[in-house]
Amino acid sequence: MRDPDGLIARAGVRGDPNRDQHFLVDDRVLDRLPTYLDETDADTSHLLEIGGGTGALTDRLLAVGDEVTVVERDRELAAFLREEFAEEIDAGELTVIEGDALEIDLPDFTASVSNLPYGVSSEIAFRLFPERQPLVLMFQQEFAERMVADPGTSEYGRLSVSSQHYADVELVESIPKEAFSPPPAVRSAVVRAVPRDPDYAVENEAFFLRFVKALFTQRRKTIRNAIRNTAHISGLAEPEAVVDAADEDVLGKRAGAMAPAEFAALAQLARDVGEPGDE
Ligand SMILES: C[S@@+](CC[C@H](N)C(=O)[O-])C[C@H]1O[C@@H](n2cnc3c(N)ncnc32)[C@H](O)[C@@H]1O
Repeated sequence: MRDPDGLIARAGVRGDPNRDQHFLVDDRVLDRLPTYLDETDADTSHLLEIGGGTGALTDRLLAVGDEVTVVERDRELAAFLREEFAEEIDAGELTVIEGDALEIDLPDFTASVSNLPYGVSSEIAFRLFPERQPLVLMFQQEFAERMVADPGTSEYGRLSVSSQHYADVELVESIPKEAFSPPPAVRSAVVRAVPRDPDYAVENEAFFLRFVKALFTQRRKTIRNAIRNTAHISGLAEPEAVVDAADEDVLGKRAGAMAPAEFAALAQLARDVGEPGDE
């Protein structure tokens, strides 16, 4: 395996925190990341890495995947990756895409392992989730905790519901700052996300996510009042019809106590009777 410090030295760069560049330099962490795919039934024929940096993780992914695609926005780093991994590129094992992971067309990957750029980690995760492939992603610790939080905890919120709607999410490891160069301001955590077919139906995902977002803006209010107070966000023309049709049990709860399946059932009802308008 290539030595992470050697890669940084050859690239002649210093990670720039203003550009979300914190390179992993701890070999043990780097070695472990791809192994988190082992317990999923991930197909490793085409691995995607978002934010290649100097290629320390890319190198590990090449050892387990038949084919790897790495996306890197920084021009200098993308050029370095092409030079450093010229042999693997020639052999058809690696593709380097210079571009913004939020804008490019994603390839048809079978799993992703990525140390995400923190500034846009949420946006990238929610680009990857709908692809419904196993993911092993590094986030800031606090963000990861909110993703995996259970109903009834203070961390549970819109992020938890939307993540858990797409996948069974699990925080598999916390990573100290010293594992990176330069060290980020806060700890990091690795989340494994295994796609799930929800045991409930969501006919319109965009409305479901918007409705959940709306109700969590009033997390201290009962669902009854939250439905009424957030019609301008959810787009419901007839919030009162939803209140009339919903179960008393649900109306008396607060958003923080509602499981994803309960939100889904309520969203379905809201679509049926609440006239959500354009979706
Ligand atoms: C946290 S570093 C991880 C680097 C490397 N994978 C590692 O673990 O050492 C994130 C990388 O993402 C790149 N990056 C930042 N924003 C990006 C974006 N919008 N699209 C693609 N890459 C981005 C940065 O230049 C940086 O190299």
